[in-house]
Amino acid sequence: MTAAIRQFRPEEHQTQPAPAVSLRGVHKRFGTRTIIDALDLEIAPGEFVALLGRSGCGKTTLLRMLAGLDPASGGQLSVPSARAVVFQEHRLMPWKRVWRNVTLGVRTPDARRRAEQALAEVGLAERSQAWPVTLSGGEAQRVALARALVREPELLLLDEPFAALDALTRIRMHHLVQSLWSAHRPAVLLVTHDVDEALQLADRILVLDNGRFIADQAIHIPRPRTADIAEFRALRHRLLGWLGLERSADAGAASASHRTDSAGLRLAAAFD
Ligand SMILES: Nc1ncnc2c1ncn2[C@@H]1O[C@H](COP(=O)(O)OP(=O)(O)OP(=O)(O)O)[C@@H](O)[C@H]1O
Repeated sequence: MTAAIRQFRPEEHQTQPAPAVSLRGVHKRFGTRTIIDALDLEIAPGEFVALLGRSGCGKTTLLRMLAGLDPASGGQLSVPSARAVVFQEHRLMPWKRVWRNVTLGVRTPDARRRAEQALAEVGLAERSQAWPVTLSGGEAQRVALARALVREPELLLLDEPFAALDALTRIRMHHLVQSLWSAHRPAVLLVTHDVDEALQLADRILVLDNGRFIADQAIHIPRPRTADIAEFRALRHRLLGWLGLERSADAGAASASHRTDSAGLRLAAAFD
């Protein structure tokens, strides 16, 4: 079976808002291995979804199919054409100034103005002329966010964009992503290993295991969310259970900082 990727056509969905993303029976195989197995998924316009799962369960594979970087092996994908991806590494071109990195692939006459505006939104207006090598890790990721933003995406795909950052920078990036999402309201799929990050940011958390979703959890906690909210802690416990990490969570009670378990899942500080 071949995969059908078709562009999203709003006029086909008159009665209720069409989903930003729709997957029906999507498969991905590498050789004889099935990595994504008959997956169904809908993401509503403006919905913030986090995707958790053990290392190697297929999160990036799914994201790359949604980004159009890899074809599905079968099933139907419907995604908006206006989409952008931010990866764990910033992927800036070192020989292009910051603003030129942001406008890469943008061919409109006002590309520079839009780049400057996007850089201002991520707090880097004054670094527009800088070379990427002069940026800190957090600044480079903010440029990567500006580069996504300038495309005015209906779907923003984030593949562990904060994983390589220090804890303080990561917290700042959470606030930034939250405010950019509130201002622009793209649908977001955030791939993360960080259960607390997912709980802080997402409307909904999916857990992938063996190529299938084993949990689809709506998060209704009002924002801003912190780990001292009882519901936050209850959901964390439930998510860690789905991830097979309940014992790790209990064992982490005395931990004072983030740590990573053998499955590659980052467990947040201050378990209770
Ligand atoms: N191009 C490829 N060819 C063959 N196998 C691949 C390819 N890309 C990914 N895989 C395999 O597919 C599986 C899922 O990989 P993927 O990167 O999607 O996992 P992940 O859940 O994102 O992992 P992590 O959390 O460690 O980043 C892995 O076993 C990986 O080795």
